This record gives sequence, C-alpha cells and structure tokens, in this order.
Amino acid sequence: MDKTVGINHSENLQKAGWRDYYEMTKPNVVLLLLLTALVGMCLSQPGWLPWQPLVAGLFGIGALSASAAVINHVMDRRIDAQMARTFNRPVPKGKVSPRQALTFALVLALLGYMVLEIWVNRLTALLTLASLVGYAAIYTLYLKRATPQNIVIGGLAGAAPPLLGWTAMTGEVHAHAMLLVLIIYTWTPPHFWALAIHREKDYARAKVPMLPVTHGVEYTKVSVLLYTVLLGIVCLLPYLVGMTGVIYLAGSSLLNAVFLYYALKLKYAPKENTAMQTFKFSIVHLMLLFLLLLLDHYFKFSL
Ligand code: HEM
Ligand SMILES: CC(C)=CCC/C(C)=C/CC/C(C)=C/COP(=O)(O)OP(=O)(O)O
Repeated sequence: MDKTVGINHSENLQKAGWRDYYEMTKPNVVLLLLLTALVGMCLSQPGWLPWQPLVAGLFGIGALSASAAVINHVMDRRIDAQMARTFNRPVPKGKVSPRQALTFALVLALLGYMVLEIWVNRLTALLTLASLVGYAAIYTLYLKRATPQNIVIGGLAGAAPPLLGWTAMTGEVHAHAMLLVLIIYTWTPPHFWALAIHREKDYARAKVPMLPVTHGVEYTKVSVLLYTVLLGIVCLLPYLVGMTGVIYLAGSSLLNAVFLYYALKLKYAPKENTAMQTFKFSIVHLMLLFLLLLLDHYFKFSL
C-alpha cells in the first residue's frame, strides 16, 4: 500500500504541539553529535574542564545543530512527503508551516551563535555556523539532489562537532581534533548507505540520487564494506600517534570487528533485515567508540 500522502496544504489541519517542534530538531542525532563534541572538549586537556565553555559550548553547538535539522525539514518537505519514512513529519503533514519552522530555526541559530560568540570564542562560533551552512544549505539544498557522493562530501558538517568542542576549550585547531573528525567522516558512508539500501525504493520514488538508486544495491554494499575497512584503519590512528592508550585500541578494534562482520554479512549473506541491523549498529558503534575515548583519556590521567 502506498502510505505517502504528499504535502498537506490545508493549513494546520492538526494543531502543532511542542512535540512537533522537538521532532524537527532531530533530537537523537543532536544528542550523539553533542557526545562527540563533549569528547573533543575532554580530550583537549588533562583534568577537569572549565564550566563556562563546557556549558555554553554544548548549548551553542546543540542549538545550531538543531537549527540545521529544522531547516533540513523545511527544505526537504517535498522529498519527505514522498517517502514512507518521512511523510509523517510535521512540515509535510501541514502541522507546522515552513514559515513557522524557519522562524523556530532562526531563533535557535541566533541564540546558539550569540552564546558561542559571547561565552565561548569566535572561532568556535564561526566553525559551528559553517557546519550549519554545510548541512542545511550545501548538503540539503544542493548535494543531496545532485550527486550520489552527497553524503561523502556533506558528511564533513556532521563530523565537525569534536573539532567544535576542542576549539571551544582551546580556541585553536589541533591535529588530534582533526583525527576525531576523520573518524566520523569515514563512519558516515557505512552509517547512511546501510539505511539507504533498506530504503532504496523510497529514495527512488522521491528521485533522490542516493548511491543504491544510481549505482545499485550490490555496488553500495561493496562501498559499505570498503568504507568499513577504511574506518578500521582510521580508528587505529589515535593510538598510533600516541593520543590514546590500549583501552581505546582494544575496545575500538572490537567495535570495528563487529562493524566489519555486519558489512560482510550485508554483502555475502544478507537476510531481509541485515541492512537495517547494520545501520542500527553503526549508531551504537559511534556512541561506544566515543565513550571509549573518554574512558581511555581519564584512565590515563588517574594513573
Ligand atoms: C551526511 C551525514 C549523515 C547522513 C546522510 C545521515 C543520515 C541519517 C538518516 C537518514 C537517519 C534517519 C533514520 C530514520 O529516520 O530511521 C539517521 C539517523 C541517525 N543518525 Fe545519521 N546521518 C549522518 C550523519 C550522522 C552523524 C554525524 C551522527 C552523529 C554523530 C548521526 C547520528 C544518527 C542517529 C543517532 C540517528 C538515529 C536517529 C533516531 O533514531 O531518531 N548521523 N541518519
Ligand atoms: C552545526 C552542525 C554540527 C550541523 C550538523 C547538523 C546535523 C543535524 C547533522 C546530521 C546529519 C544528518 C542527520 C543527515 C541526514 O539528513 P537527510 O536529509 O539525508 O535525512 P532525513 O531524510 O532523515 O531528513
């Protein structure tokens, strides 16, 4: 059955509540982004963090990320209306008008930017704003519709938060922060393409040129596998440059072995739900990987 309904133009058919606004901020994604920003903050220095850049930094990065997510809901409303996964979102449903959503996004962005500028530093404010533009404008408005490499290029915006956390504490870009960015950047293709394989028909119907639509599911599975191997190598770098210790090395190797198992299964012995399982595991993988970085860091300083 075709569950998609198209945009509901009869204004406010159902009244919008705070839950609709909350949903548009992609809260689970923003929470994980904030964990990676927090890890960037913690790894930038030994011992306890100063509370002002900690609280203001997380608030500002969170508010600008949420704003980017709301803008994505507005700009993608026509695409979202055609996909089973997204047709029920507040904007395509007509619960929140594009103008209301954009006003909400503007308030979040102004608030977030001001907090970063006043209580953190200008470098962090500008880099976070650049990430918002990278995701909400460059990825959403252009790349997503233009090329199957959309998420590879656009992934840089979502990978930025560890660097944003680091600069919030130190005011400087550091090579160790760039390694954390590189990890998320390499993680993004298997994270997203696993889901895109599962939702290939959705994307085809909405005419979004995602890799499984343009190059086929088998080609995408090979790409997931290759990026997962690359991720395993990139995850070794923090240990090899002396940034982390053996706790991280052992834990991350285990996580990457499990990710590789899913990627191999997806290519060579898939069941109906393997793609979705791989996508779900990617989220657990990134969360545990960044928690491991924290554990490893504080263990080193407690010795
Ligand atoms: C260009 C980069 C990215 C793309 C295209 C992408 C794509 C997606 C998509 C389409 C979903 C929705 C799945 C659904 O609704 O069932 C999703 C979910 C998710 N993504 Fe990503 N993602 C990207 C980067 C990231 C980053 C950087 C993070 C965090 C560090 C992240 C964390 C998550 C989380 C936590 C979910 C689950 C959300 C939920 O269950 O509500 N993603 N991703
Ligand atoms: C300031 C800053 C760090 C900004 C980055 C913000 C951000 C929310 C990044 C996450 C990337 C993401 C969820 C992409 C999916 O978009 P999609 O349109 O492909 O997925 P959808 O179909 O679920 O909307």
